[in-house]
Amino acid sequence: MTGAGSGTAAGGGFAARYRAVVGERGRLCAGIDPHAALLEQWGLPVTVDGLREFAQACVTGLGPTAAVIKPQVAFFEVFGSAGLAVLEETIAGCREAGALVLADAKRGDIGSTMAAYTTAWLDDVSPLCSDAVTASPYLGFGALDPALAQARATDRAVFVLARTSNPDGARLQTARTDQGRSVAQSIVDAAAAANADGSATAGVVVGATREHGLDLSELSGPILSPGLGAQGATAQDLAVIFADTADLRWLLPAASRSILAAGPVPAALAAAVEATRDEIETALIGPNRS
Ligand SMILES: O=C(O)c1cc(=O)[nH]c(=O)n1[C@@H]1O[C@H](COP(=O)(O)O)[C@@H](O)[C@H]1O
Repeated sequence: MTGAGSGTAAGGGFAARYRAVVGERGRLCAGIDPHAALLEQWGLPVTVDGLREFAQACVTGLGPTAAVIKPQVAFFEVFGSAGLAVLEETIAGCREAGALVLADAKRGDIGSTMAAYTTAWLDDVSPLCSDAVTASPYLGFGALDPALAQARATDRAVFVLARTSNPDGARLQTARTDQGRSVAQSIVDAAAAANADGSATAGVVVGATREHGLDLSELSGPILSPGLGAQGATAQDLAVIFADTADLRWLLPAASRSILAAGPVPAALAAAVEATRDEIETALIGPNRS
């Protein structure tokens, strides 16, 4: 096990692990979202056996190719405990193949419960242990402290929702706080403060589907940007939305359905990752400050 995702973290913060794998594989997070429609499109039954076959093809095709892999846990949870067992195998397989695994669980709760979520997703004792997890700050950024502390101690990361890709998020996320900043900007600023030690422990999620109105320049952590492909955003949109507002070295565009549509042959999934990544790099290379 020598990949970025393998084994227990060994110092240098998430920043070092992230830079290593993105430097090698390029800026792309490939999502594993086994929608029923995709299982059918791949000629698989919508059962846990179908889910397992789908996930195995993803591990083989995406695991050695994508820098970051983001299994959306909801699609595994619909199959109950058998689905979670497939998720465990998927996480382990992708990490063994050298990818960083970002579990898309969108957790967030009061401290004591958050501590249990933290153990589930960010602790080696758990069979679901990943390299990072998505989190919702709706109970307050401070409520995420247990996850951030564990991530910092083990060179992992927590990706906090700031400005999501769906239209419904705007009203809440662009509302002004008592300090005059938008709610989304206050999340970004809290994440930047958590990253002051250079660890890149706190990532943020900012959708690629529209202008975000954020200043991400001081974040010093990864910016997961979902919305490419199936939700309508393009690689060119990324350049427009992020070129003047973020350090593009931290930009991590994400796509699920548009990559998975290339399956079920693992080599075709790998080719879809490479094509999407090349498109992103071409679009970002002009304004890239790296
Ligand atoms: O946290 C996320 O990953 C996320 C945040 C967001 O703002 N929008 C968003 O679409 N996502 C996730 O990103 C994935 C998008 O999938 P596609 O639309 O198929 O590329 C889904 O798993 C969503 O749950």
